[in-house]
Formats: sequence, C-alpha cells, structure tokens
Amino acid sequence: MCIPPMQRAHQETAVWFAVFPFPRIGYSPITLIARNRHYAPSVPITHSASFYFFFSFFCPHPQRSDSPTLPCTEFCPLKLLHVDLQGWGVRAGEPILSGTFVCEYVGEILGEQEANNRLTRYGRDGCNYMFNIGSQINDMSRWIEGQARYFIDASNYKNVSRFINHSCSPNLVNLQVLVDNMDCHRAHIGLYASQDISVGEELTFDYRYELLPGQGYSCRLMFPNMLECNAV
Ligand SMILES: C[S@@+](CC[C@H](N)C(=O)[O-])C[C@H]1O[C@@H](n2cnc3c(N)ncnc32)[C@H](O)[C@@H]1O
Repeated sequence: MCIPPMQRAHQETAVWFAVFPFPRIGYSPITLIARNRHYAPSVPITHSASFYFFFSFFCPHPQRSDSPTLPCTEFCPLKLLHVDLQGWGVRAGEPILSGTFVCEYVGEILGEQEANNRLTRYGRDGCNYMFNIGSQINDMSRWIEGQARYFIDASNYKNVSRFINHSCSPNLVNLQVLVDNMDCHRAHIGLYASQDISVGEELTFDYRYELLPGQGYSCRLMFPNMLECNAV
C-alpha cells in the first residue's frame, strides 16, 4: 500500500496556479494552462527573471478516519532563481513551516523502458527532469516488492517543482499521495517541508536514494558532465 491513502476531497476543486512577476525585473508574463491534469505555462520560460510562484494544490483528505492527514497549504509562494553551478533552483518566497505541502512533482508518467529511452536521449549525466518513483524506497519504505516502477518526466512541464535541486541534506521530503484512486502507479508526488524553511532558503530534496557506488549526484557540486538545464 502506498502511504498515505488519500483521495481528492472534492473532484470539482480546481487547482489554482498563477505566476506573479517579481517586481523590478523584466519578465515575460506566463499564463498557466491545465494539461492532462497538470498545470504548466502555455509558453516556455525563456528569460532569466525571477518569479514568485503562487499555487495551491487540492488538499488531500484522508480516505479513512484512521489515515494520517497530510498537512496542506493554500498558497505556497516560491521563487525561481538561477543558482550558480546548478542552473535553476527554487527558493522560499516566505517562511515555510515544517510539514507544509510545498508543491507536486508533475510530469508525464512513464514506464521503465520509455524512461530509459528518454534518459539515454537526454544524456544520463546531464540535466534531466526525471523522477524515479521506484528509487525512493528509503523514504517510501512501504514500496511493494516487485511493484512495477514508474517515472515522472517533467521535461515538458513548466511546473515549478522541476526546478528543485538535489541536496544530501534536503529541506523537502517527497511522499506518494493517492488522489483519484488507489492505484499506486498513479500516485502523485507531493513535496513537503521536512523542517522549517526561512525566506530565501533554497528548496531541495534528495534525488539519490537508490544509487550504485560511484553513480548519482554530488551533494552541492557541479556534475562533471553537467549541462545547465535551459528552462525551456
Ligand atoms: C530537476 S532538475 C533541477 C533544476 C535544474 N537546476 C534546472 O536548471 O532546471 C535536475 C538537474 O539539475 C541539476 N542539479 C540538481 N541538483 C544539483 C546539484 N546538487 N548539483 C549539481 N547539479 C544539480 C542537474 O543537472 C540535474 O539533472
């Protein structure tokens, strides 16, 4: 069973996601559209301005009264910034309390084969936006043995979550949240604050749970072959 079993409180509850320009910096306005239940800008982000991302997420309610309730927030202001060596990164636009829902990792859901094909195409050592659910077993210790893996590829989605960098001492933790049904293969990935986060602090989560020795991400260092991700 995925943790914790959740369902959307009200199917009709619209997800509201808007972007406001950071004052004093030139920007191209971004409008956001719903695409496959995911929310993405209708135009690529091609500029280097900073933005505040304000968004809300449907608040998942426990399916049973004995299920744990995940905390959830109405608006979580985030700021997209260019971080030295790591390309884009996300900072807190205001203090975020431990346990607060921050954002969902949104993208296309892929099986292992398609994910591998794409990773080969993107270049495994370069910048990519692939979230490997099966590799998150340390956090999601209830991952079922033998359960088919799936991946979330955020390459074609401009949701702010894909700009969150990796750290070995992260301030976010990712949880599987079941929303529309009880199929673990359709779990949403919610990123939650694992500690109190101050304004301006960079948000990070740990990408590297299931790595072979010698593979994976450095904690804060540039990868040898890292290509800066273009936010397009
Ligand atoms: C999900 S994206 C994160 C946003 C990315 N920085 C960008 O500019 O779009 C993942 C990619 O960011 C880079 N990255 C993330 N965390 C990093 C770190 N701690 N050190 C170096 N590069 C990192 C890597 O290129 C990685 O493939």
